[in-house]
Amino acid sequence: MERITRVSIVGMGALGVLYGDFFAMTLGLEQVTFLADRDRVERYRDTTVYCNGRGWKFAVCPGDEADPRGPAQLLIFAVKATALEASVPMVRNQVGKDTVILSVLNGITSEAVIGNILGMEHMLYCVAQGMDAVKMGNELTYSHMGQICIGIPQHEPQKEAMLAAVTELFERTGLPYTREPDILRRLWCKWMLNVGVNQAVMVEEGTYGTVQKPGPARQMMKAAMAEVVELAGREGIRVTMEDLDAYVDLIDSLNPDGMPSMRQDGLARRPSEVEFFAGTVIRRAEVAGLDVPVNRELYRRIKGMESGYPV
Ligand SMILES: NC(=O)C1=CN([C@@H]2O[C@H](COP(=O)(O)OP(=O)(O)OC[C@H]3O[C@@H](n4cnc5c(N)ncnc54)[C@H](OP(=O)(O)O)[C@@H]3O)[C@@H](O)[C@H]2O)C=CC1
Ligand SMILES: CC(C)(CO)C(=O)C(=O)O
Repeated sequence: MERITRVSIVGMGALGVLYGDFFAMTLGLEQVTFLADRDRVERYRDTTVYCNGRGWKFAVCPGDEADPRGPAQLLIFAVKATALEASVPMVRNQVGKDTVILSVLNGITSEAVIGNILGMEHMLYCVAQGMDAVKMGNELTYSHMGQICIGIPQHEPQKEAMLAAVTELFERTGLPYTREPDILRRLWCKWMLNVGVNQAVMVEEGTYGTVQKPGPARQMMKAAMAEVVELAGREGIRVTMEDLDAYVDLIDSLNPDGMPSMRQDGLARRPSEVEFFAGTVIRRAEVAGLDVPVNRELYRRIKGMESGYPV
């Protein structure tokens, strides 16, 4: 594997800009390319995006056009799950033999969706957590950058060289990361967090502060998370009530005025990732013969809110 010196990112939203800003500062602006459909390329032309006040004019290139420098070295997906279907096939031309793909999307399904189209052999598993990024218009602000938890499942030891190339990049640039011994468990733990905090803050139309104080919103968040603990047990993934408590501690450490990505979608009246949170819990619980009333209620309420958005 060659040393990674270039980064390509699909999705110039909160996480895309957070990592774009980081790699522009550490590798150089010219080493960062955003990939998008042609309408967005046109729309983003000459746009300056800001990250904690730093203004960037990133290169935004058509995803379906091969890069003259060669295939992507590290391709990061940072779109919402609702945009995967459109954006994954778009970047087929960017993938070469040594391309490593990371998905920073929340949820437990994006790696399989991307891998089924672009090749599972390119996928490393990761989770982005602990950030308090808020993007309004073209301005991103955050005070905690969070970290990337990264790893390979036990049955894929052949990906060790890919993982080493990515962790070498993270070491060289100082990107906070943890190498996870059981990455699938970590993916589920983070999903449990999102099923709780994203959906509870969404239905309460609040901020992290809403679920940090004792009361019905916090109880609902924890009850939705407890249903994921149950489901994980049925699927043979080790997620415990101690994990639940540790993730609630993480939520309690976030800026009370900040808000999860789903609430940011709610404020912008964009369809959220509810299908990938409560929707997925409900579908998998049905297969496992488990009742998940809290997630059913959250699903009903979020779908209800979204049905009122303008088309
Ligand atoms: N925000 C956060 O703090 C965290 C988010 N996550 C997860 O990371 C993922 C990304 O979230 P976030 O960054 O908040 O999402 P955002 O909605 O902020 O950004 C998504 C971006 O994808 C762009 N996009 C949509 N379709 C395409 C396409 N076809 N080609 C190129 N770009 C496209 C959108 O463009 P446009 O704006 O032009 O429509 C938008 O800028 C989600 O799964 C989220 O749950 C994980 C951890 C923390
Ligand atoms: C809750 C949070 C911020 C955790 O990092 C997140 O994953 C999101 O906003 O979707």
